[in-house]
Amino acid sequence: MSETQHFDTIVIGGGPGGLAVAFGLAEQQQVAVVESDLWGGTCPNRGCDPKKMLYGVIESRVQDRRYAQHGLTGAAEIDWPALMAFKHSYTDGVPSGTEKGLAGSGVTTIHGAAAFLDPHTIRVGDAEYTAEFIIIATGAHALKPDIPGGDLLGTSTDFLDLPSLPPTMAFIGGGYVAVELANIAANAGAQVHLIQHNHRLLRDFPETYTQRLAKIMAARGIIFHWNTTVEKVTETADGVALQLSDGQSLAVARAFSAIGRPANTDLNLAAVGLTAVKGGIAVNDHLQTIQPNIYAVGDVIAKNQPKLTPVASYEGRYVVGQILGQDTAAIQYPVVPHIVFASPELGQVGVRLGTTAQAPDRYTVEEQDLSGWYTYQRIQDKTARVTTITDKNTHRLVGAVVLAVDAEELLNYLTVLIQEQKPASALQQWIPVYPSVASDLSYLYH
Ligand SMILES: Cc1cc2nc3c(=O)[nH]c(=O)nc-3n(C[C@H](O)[C@H](O)[C@H](O)COP(=O)(O)OP(=O)(O)OC[C@H]3O[C@@H](n4cnc5c(N)ncnc54)[C@H](O)[C@@H]3O)c2cc1C
Ligand SMILES: NC(=O)c1ccc[n+]([C@@H]2O[C@H](COP(=O)([O-])OP(=O)(O)OC[C@H]3O[C@@H](n4cnc5c(N)ncnc54)[C@H](O)[C@@H]3O)[C@@H](O)[C@H]2O)c1
Repeated sequence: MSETQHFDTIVIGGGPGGLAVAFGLAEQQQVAVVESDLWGGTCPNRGCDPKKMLYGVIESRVQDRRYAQHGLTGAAEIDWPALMAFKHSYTDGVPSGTEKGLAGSGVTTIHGAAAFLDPHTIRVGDAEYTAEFIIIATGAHALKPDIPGGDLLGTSTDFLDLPSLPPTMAFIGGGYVAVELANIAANAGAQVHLIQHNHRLLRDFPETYTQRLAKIMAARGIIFHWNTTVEKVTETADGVALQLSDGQSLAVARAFSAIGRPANTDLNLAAVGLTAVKGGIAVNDHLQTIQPNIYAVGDVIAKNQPKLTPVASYEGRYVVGQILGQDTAAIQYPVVPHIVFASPELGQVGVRLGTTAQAPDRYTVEEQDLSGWYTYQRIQDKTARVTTITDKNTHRLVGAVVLAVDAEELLNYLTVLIQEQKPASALQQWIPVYPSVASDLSYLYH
């Protein structure tokens, strides 16, 4: 066994959370990052970024249809292998670029799966490493249902790497992954089934909005199987057959599991007295585990915040402040917007509609049809809507739900207004580019 190497901080996991810690500490400390798979983690290799590269091209096709009869003729077609090559033009450089960036900042990179030996020591393969601080940033992984033939199902990683477009596909689950990938597949030209074990799509979002989104997706040809479970998967000559709880057998070329992402906690946690709880590793409000020198950030934490890239990075930056002693306060999260990219997009931020129903004296809830706003008329988004939630006492915007093409833009502006605790009148002190989504904002407060 080689000599044990010592660092100030070791980060386990080279995704957005771990990288935020490593880059944040690199100037002041001797830092190492251990990565067992692809440097950069889920988001840029097999999550947000490749997904949105596919989505962008798919959305252009959907936008073409919105412009049909308004000056655009001819139907755009998806060339799936070329779309995959486009995705690879981005993703292929991520692992090496990330590792080079770390090395360039003086961070030691270690390849392999880390496991704890004691609160200050980890093992990677045959080597042992010690550190003052150890950060768990190991993220989460796709889950397949524990049913006969469950292994025949693919995951989001397989979908985002499909060399050709299967003619028929099924997605099991009704969360972010199932909705986003089903939308890409259907608008690329496949026949798509979405199988959900209850009647609820996207449980984080208000049902009035998820029902609208389901209607739009159904109109594009996605076949929803509500209150249905998959009991068995068998191989067929052309793909797989799914035995459904309603007695039907559904034959498709490919089927994908999208039933959630459990935390990666296979780290010999027992060696440091930690156990994984539902949702991941428990931390206090300083992101410390029960071992004060071991922190956890990102998707691996059991938390109430959404498991998203900017949240993981925020937590990583927070831990840097903790370790350097620059910040001793408990973590305070800003408002976190979240969005589903589903042609159109459904997003929300701040106070939830469910909360307003419980405190009607406190909030003004206003739903507006946006199809008459200049931007949505121009892009022919006939289903665009927003609900704003305003505090009755302060007149400040505190929450919003948006269903629209490019809802991310509107949602980001609303997030800034909420975070900065601005009253609506603040918009009058601002000169935006015209015409744009920002200039349309004045319609919100007519
Ligand atoms: C299909 C898909 C689409 C998504 N789209 C979005 C989106 O649009 N917007 C958004 O904000 N979020 C999105 N997400 C979520 C986002 O990818 C995650 O929230 C984010 O990557 C979490 O960062 P992390 O650093 O906590 O974990 P990860 O990015 O998962 O990184 C953890 C790293 O740790 C490594 N690791 C695990 N165990 C060990 C070990 N024992 N030793 C060493 N290394 C280990 C893993 O290999 C991995 O590289 C998406 C996720 C998926 C799957
Ligand atoms: N746009 C984005 O920001 C984005 C996109 C993709 C993923 N993500 C992140 O990835 C996480 C995981 O996404 P996801 O869609 O896999 O999980 P999810 O938790 O969002 O949804 C899981 C879905 O599977 C269903 N389900 C659970 N167990 C089941 C079972 N045994 N059989 C059938 N259905 C079952 C649930 O009812 C739910 O609809 C998200 O929570 C989010 O943090 C974010």
